[in-house]
Amino acid sequence: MSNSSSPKDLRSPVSRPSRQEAEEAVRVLLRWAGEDPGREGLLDTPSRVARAYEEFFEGYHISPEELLARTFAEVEDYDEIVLLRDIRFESHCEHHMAPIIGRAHVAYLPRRRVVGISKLARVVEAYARRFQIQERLTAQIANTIDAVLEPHGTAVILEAGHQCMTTRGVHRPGVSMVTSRMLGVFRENSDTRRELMAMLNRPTIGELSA
Ligand SMILES: Nc1nc2c(ncn2[C@@H]2O[C@H](COP(=O)(O)OP(=O)(O)OP(=O)(O)O)[C@@H](O)[C@H]2O)c(=O)[nH]1
Ligand SMILES: [Zn+2]
Repeated sequence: MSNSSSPKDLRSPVSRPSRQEAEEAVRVLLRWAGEDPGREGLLDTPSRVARAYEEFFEGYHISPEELLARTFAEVEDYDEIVLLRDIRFESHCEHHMAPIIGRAHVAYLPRRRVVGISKLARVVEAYARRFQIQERLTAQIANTIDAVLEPHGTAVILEAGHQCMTTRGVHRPGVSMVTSRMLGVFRENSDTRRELMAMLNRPTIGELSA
């Protein structure tokens, strides 16, 4: 594979096992759970799991900073909050490798330049598709937007259910974890923070058209 077409590898500098080794690890786990990896229904499972991992953890190949590289300046000095809310995300907890499924709300107060809104959702995805704890995921999203766009402020709020708490361990379905990271004016100015909360509490498009 040529360098130009291979995806950028942004993982920590640990040696990556081969695909064959990854598939063997799945067979070991199947045996450990009490299964026979040789039975017909499980024969293709190791390769399916490897493919699923490529999808779940695609974020290690994506540079969130690069996603925010293109900005637009012709915005007539728009200087109010931009909020993208209810961005669904799927992640995996680094303690149990169990799914974390939730919604992110991402806001910033631009300084001269704005970014394409889909890029905010892509930044959420780039960090979510890694092994995470919710606090770090929240901070990484906010810190990156703040560092790259240099806005007046950045705010990120995440609400999520952790399957490590619902399907195992303490078994508490319906519990959600809420985390936030407020930077710049959102941290310093309570009026700006209140304005953001008011925007978040407005009816959604679905509710308006219902
Ligand atoms: N702060 C934080 N904790 C998390 C997150 N995801 C999972 N956890 C918690 O991480 C903790 C790990 O605790 P341990 O005692 O080491 O692991 P455990 O014995 O499997 O714990 P239980 O889940 O209580 O059975 C648990 O309390 C989880 O609920 C997260 O995103 N943030
Ligand atoms: Zn967990």
